[in-house]
Amino acid sequence: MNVNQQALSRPSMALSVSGLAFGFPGERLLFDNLSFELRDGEFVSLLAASGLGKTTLFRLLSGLLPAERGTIRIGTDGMDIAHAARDGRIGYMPQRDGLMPWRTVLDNAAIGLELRGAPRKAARSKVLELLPSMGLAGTERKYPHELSGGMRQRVSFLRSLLGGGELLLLDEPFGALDAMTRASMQDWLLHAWEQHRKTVLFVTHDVDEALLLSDRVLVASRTPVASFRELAVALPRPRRHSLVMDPAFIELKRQLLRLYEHAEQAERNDVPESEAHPR
Ligand SMILES: Nc1ncnc2c1ncn2[C@@H]1O[C@H](COP(=O)(O)OP(=O)(O)OP(=O)(O)O)[C@@H](O)[C@H]1O
Repeated sequence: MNVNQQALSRPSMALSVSGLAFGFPGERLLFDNLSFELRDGEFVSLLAASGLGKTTLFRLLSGLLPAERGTIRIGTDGMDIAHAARDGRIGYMPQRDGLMPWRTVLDNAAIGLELRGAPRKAARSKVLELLPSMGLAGTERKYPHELSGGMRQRVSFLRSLLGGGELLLLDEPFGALDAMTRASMQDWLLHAWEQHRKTVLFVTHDVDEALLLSDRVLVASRTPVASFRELAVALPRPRRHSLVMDPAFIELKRQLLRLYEHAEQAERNDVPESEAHPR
């Protein structure tokens, strides 16, 4: 059974957003009556133009900002976001790695566990155990400035992973990397996700990246975001970067670009969302 089939045969929800509305004070709404769900164990990407509110959505989903209206529920038990955030059920990896420059790799990665109450020694030995599988063997005593951009992102990912959240929010983690490093980080993330199978919501501007990593891609076209258009990515797993050359991948890319173009066209012509969906 592949991962897509597993996700479908496990319909329990990891995230359930209903009727979400939010705008910054004095600004127009970014989200208006937005509803969507992530199934347990799914990898879903969100593809949207800059400034549409992706980072703001992540801040809402991680309980850092309160919604104006609507509900956000986490996990199969449907826990309210405020409680879930307090219980550390959401792992948020921001665009910049956010590592503390005065802490070593070992101590940066261990923070997630320490915040959950693990003794420092136990947290460190867990990190040491996982560093090789993250491609970070031998870096434990290094400081962030001694690492490459890709290595820093891996430490940041490990910290989020060890935070124990069942839902990982990854905000364009590879945006600042060069193309070659980005491709190898995508392979690395695919491998790490196959091992840990967390539910992931991943923000990216990159169509290839969204398709390569995801079970579904959500597309947003205009503010306020009232709904997402959606493309299911029924490509087999495990996947690796070389998949981008596959005819099935190229066909999905065509479909996704068309979905995106229709969305933009609808925005320019101010066509109602319901009429803008491509057939
Ligand atoms: N604290 C804030 N106060 C007021 N407006 C804000 C605040 N934070 C963000 N905004 C505005 O909200 C909108 C959405 O910002 P956000 O950072 O969520 O977009 P984004 O889609 O993540 O952008 P990008 O892809 O460029 O990172 C922008 O117009 C931004 O200027």
